[in-house]
Amino acid sequence: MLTMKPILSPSSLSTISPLFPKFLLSPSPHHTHQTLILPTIKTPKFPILRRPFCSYKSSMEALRSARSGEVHVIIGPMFAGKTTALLRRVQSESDNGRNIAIIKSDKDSRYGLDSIVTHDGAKLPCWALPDLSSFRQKIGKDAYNKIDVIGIDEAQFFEDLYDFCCKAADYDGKTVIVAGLDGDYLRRRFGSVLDIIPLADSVTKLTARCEICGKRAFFTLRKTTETKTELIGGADVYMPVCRQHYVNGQVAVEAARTVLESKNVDFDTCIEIK
Ligand SMILES: Nc1ncnc2c1ncn2[C@@H]1O[C@H](COP(=O)(O)OP(=O)(O)O)[C@@H](O)[C@H]1O
Ligand SMILES: Cc1cn([C@H]2C[C@H](O)[C@@H](COP(=O)(O)O)O2)c(=O)[nH]c1=O
Repeated sequence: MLTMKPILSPSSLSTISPLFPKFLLSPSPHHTHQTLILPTIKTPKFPILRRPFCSYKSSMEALRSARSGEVHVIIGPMFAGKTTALLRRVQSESDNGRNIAIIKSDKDSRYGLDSIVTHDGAKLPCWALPDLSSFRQKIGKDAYNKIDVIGIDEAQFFEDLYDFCCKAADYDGKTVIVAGLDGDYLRRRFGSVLDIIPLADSVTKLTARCEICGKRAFFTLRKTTETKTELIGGADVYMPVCRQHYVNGQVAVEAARTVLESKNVDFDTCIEIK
């Protein structure tokens, strides 16, 4: 189980000297108290230039190398452990003294909007946002500048994923760790997740266990006849499957849809797939 750092209440903020900010506050307006964050005295982001008359060019080079960011992408079907891997990596960065923030889409309110939660129940506080571009403004410029690592969960729901990762890593020197579905229930690209592969330092594709045969599962089967791409849900609506059981399952769902349509049944039906 993942552990969390101590909680800081909003009132304690005012006692912290602005010159030596000790913590970054995590954010959620849904928290009854402001939660988390992190360590204190940080290594300067900007290099200290020792030569008094350092040229503009070398200053810029030093500046760039001091703030080099990273993008790491974790993909796979549902239940593959993407959120678990994201939480572990972010927690480990936090343990190493780096300032972290986690963002998830506000579309997924299954476990509330103040935390990201794995299918096993491990969780960390997060910002739930409609888009990534609002993050900097929401958290404030000063707080944003102090963040070293940004975790993004449910990345398939963010249309501005590419621009955000590009800016955060290339220009702001952030380490961005992104977790999301590469494919939807029809195995088509989902949102902009695949678009950020060319930006990435690393890509990890995880697999789950096929719910039917126990083999490695690469795909997510939707068990209902609903056809819209975005449909929030868990094990009630989706199951991870291997290739063979994906194909079989799709045939079963299609057959059910045909029967329901022919009978003019207009409700969402969950298919029993064994
Ligand atoms: N069919 C399955 N295959 C693998 N893990 C499963 C399955 N069903 C439930 N789980 C649980 O889901 C956990 C992964 O949850 P999570 O990290 O939230 O996955 P993701 O973010 O990829 O949907 C696993 O550790 C496991 O305990
Ligand atoms: C396949 C698929 C999934 N979704 C939704 C269902 C869940 O709310 C999330 C995925 O969550 P997880 O952390 O990866 O378990 O995405 C969807 O809207 N459309 C789909 O095709």
